[in-house]
Amino acid sequence: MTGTVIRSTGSWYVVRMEDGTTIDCRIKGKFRIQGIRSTNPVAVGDVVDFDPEEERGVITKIHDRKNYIVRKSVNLSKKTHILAANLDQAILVTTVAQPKTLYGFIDRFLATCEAYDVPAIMVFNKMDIYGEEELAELEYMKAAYGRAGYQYIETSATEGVNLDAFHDLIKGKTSLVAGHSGVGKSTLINAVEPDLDLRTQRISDAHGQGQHTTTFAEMFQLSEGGAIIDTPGIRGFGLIDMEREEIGDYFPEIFELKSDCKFHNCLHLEEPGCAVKAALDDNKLAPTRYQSYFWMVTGNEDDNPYRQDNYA
Ligand SMILES: Nc1nc2c(ncn2[C@@H]2O[C@H](COP(=O)(O)OP(=O)(O)OP(=O)(O)O)[C@@H](O)[C@H]2O)c(=O)[nH]1
Ligand SMILES: [Zn+2]
Repeated sequence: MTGTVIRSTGSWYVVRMEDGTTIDCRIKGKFRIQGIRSTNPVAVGDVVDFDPEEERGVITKIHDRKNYIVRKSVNLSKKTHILAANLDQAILVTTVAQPKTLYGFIDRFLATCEAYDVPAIMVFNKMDIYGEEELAELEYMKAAYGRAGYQYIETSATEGVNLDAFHDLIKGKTSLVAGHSGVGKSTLINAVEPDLDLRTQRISDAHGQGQHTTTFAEMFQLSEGGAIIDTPGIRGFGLIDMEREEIGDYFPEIFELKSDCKFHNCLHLEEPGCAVKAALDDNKLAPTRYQSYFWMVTGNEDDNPYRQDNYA
């Protein structure tokens, strides 16, 4: 039998079948998939074959993944943790205030999506509380991410602003919904899918252990088709290890400029004839985007000569 993994507690996987019923499954033996060193062999979103055994099942096969997204494992091993598989898109919910989402987090997240071929869309939530300063920063962000080619919407989950646009975004697709705690992910989703009641569902646990570990993602079906994958532990979204040379490829607007650099292997740091630095000087590249790039390449947060809060 075949189904989709909608939840995992580490040793158990809840598998949803076509007809909507679910079955608890475990895995037998070891799975080695596509050479990934991950702490979890099976992820939410995986399509699996299983043999039913009484009330429960044993996963025997994981179907090829269309894509998947990872984060660094929380423990210190070099392994990665697969957050979710078979995604149509990742929706990154951010806020300019209460709490302010930091550029470093946004840009690392987006770069990871690029690296794993998951289209990313941004939601700027809590529109209703922005004052003059926050609105100016929002304009800066829209320009910065628009230039990088990202689609975005502005919402207020509590005031009902642009919720139709948010609904249209998630309808019929499988979306990872990410963002720091408190940005309004649950409020947004509950506003367009009231029956889902994310919080209530999250607390119920098939095995009666109360609230299960929050580092695992969970998939919820949408009433009009599609599903969202909620990732409570996304706070710890660590950058996966990328080669210095490839990081620029995961910033679309930097990648676009690369062919104009004097050196084909330009890292856009101190090299002469760098088109990326020139674009930065000409105000054609958002300073915070370069700052995040610089930080990811050098590992150095402090020495960036372009560190500035310039939202003009
Ligand atoms: N003013 C304002 N408050 C909002 C908005 N959206 C959500 N909130 C509030 O922000 C707080 C956090 O919202 P949640 O939906 O729980 O945030 P979350 O992203 O799901 O947080 P976690 O579940 O911890 O990951 C709640 O008090 C919401 O009422 C909004 O658009 N405007
Ligand atoms: Zn360059």
